[in-house]
Amino acid sequence: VCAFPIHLISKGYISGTSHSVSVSEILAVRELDVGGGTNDDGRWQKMPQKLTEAYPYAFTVSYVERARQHRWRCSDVTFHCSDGVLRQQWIQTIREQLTALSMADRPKHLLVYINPYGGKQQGECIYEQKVAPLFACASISTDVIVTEHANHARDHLKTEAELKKYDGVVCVGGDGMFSEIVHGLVSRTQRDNGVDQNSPEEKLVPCSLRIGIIPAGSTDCICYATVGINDPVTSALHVIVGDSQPMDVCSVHHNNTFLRYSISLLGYGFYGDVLADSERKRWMGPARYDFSGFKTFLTHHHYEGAVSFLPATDILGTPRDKTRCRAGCFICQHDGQLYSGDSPEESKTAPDVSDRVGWGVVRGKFLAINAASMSCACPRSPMGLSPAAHLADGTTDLILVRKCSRFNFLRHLLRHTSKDDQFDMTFVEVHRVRRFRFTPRHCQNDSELDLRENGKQLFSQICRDHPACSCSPAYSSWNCDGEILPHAAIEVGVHCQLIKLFARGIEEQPLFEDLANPQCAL
Ligand SMILES: Nc1ncnc2c1ncn2[C@@H]1O[C@H](COP(=O)(O)OP(=O)(O)OP(=O)(O)O)[C@@H](O)[C@H]1O
Ligand SMILES: CCCCCCCCCCCCC/C=C/[C@@H](O)[C@H](CO)NC(=O)CCCCC
Ligand SMILES: [Ca+2]
Repeated sequence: VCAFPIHLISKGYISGTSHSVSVSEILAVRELDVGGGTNDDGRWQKMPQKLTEAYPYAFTVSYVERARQHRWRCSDVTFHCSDGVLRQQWIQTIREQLTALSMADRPKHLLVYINPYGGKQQGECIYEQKVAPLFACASISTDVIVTEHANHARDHLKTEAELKKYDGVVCVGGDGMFSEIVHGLVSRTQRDNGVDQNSPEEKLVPCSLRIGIIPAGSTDCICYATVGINDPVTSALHVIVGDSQPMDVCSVHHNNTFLRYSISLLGYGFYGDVLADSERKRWMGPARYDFSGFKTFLTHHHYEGAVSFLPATDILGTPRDKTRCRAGCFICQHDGQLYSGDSPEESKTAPDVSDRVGWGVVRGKFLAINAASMSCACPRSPMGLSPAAHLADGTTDLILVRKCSRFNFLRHLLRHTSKDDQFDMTFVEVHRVRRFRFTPRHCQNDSELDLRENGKQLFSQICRDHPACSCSPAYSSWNCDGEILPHAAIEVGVHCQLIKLFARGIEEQPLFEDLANPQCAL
């Protein structure tokens, strides 16, 4: 950055080496009042007296510094020089560059929703203490709404919010809060464009506003899998630098009626039962999932049904790949398609080969049926439910876990916490698909019983027939990104890159190793 008599003081050290920061990762620049000994935000600067006398003009650049485990931090670097005009030239030049970035990618005005009750109920505190000061430093203005009830954010976005005013929407909360934002934005976009969400075959219109997630929930799986860590400061910095990560969204229908969208996990059987049980224990906070997970594991229920699916055959990548979806992922840049990239013209005209390939059907008794549209990495499972899944390839990984012994199921579950392959087991199969349907065995096609009412009756009837039995209920529930669906028979389709996040995908770790050294010369 500096070739002139400007000396670098960083964290109190005078460095003889040069220090360069990519402009795209500068947050702000401001004059420093050397005489006063403090900078704009009042923090004390350690400066040797001799230096301040020789170089009385200074300015401070705030920039992104990488720390451990994908964490980003805001660092300051202060430059000193003897000439006030030179200092102004530097400040002006950097500001011009930042303005150019704002015109392109960086948000200037954001709509923020805070869930005060998510996770450990720290949402407001996290936002005020960790995020708002960074937004202010980067000159981002905000309209903040603290939600007053569930679906407040969703309904506000759907009907009231003046979206034209904003460059993005930020939610402070967990996966459930993010899901509200997605439902609000996607529904609003379809309505504004005259698209009927109830038609399962309908092509949905992508949302133009990006979404930022400041993690303050229990699982924070979307944040973890798109940034690499559930850390509020890191996420705020990704918003400020204007990152953009497209993401697939699944639409879920029952009998040609729209139910919900899913971005991470659709899980029937094990994950549905864990969620149903844990919802009754919200008071336990994030620990409810461990409690209900253990209980559900011991219960060991299986469910009968048929899964039919449309395999994604014309794609790059499989669920058993060793490569992972990372920042700048080649597969996601090409929408997961084999034909795009090398030959864009061919891709535009190539027929959708998958339409010609038939649907597969698997019938049986399942402990779990999971569809992971992304890895679903989270602190509980750092590689996720489907470690090789892609954020934006237009597919979901359908994982079928057949009935097996408790011991084998435990082995399967434990592999989610290590690098071992959870799919390399005889009772597990995984397919990368574009669409799928599930029909529970007891379902009478179109006249499926209402789960909440008649499902309970069916279960108690079966168990009355077998007193002291260990037989499973006829139905489980679908866990759709942490929400219970009201029907077991569903049809699911993936919409490639329907939304965008203020994220860039998980960065490869070695990048951090080089940049983390404060003395490094670039
Ligand atoms: N003011 C509110 N009062 C009650 N519920 C709310 C409020 N605002 C949002 N919600 C609902 O709270 C639910 C849970 O919120 P959130 O996702 O933030 O936390 P969590 O469930 O602890 O985390 P995770 O979804 O990561 O497991 C969401 O489904 C959301 O609809
Ligand atoms: C005996 C040891 C077994 C260890 C097994 C660990 C396996 C963990 C896999 C975790 C997958 C999480 C998928 C994320 C789902 C989210 O959309 C959803 C909303 O936040 N969370 C849950 O449903 C919460 C679901 C929590 C399940 C535990
Ligand atoms: Ca995907």
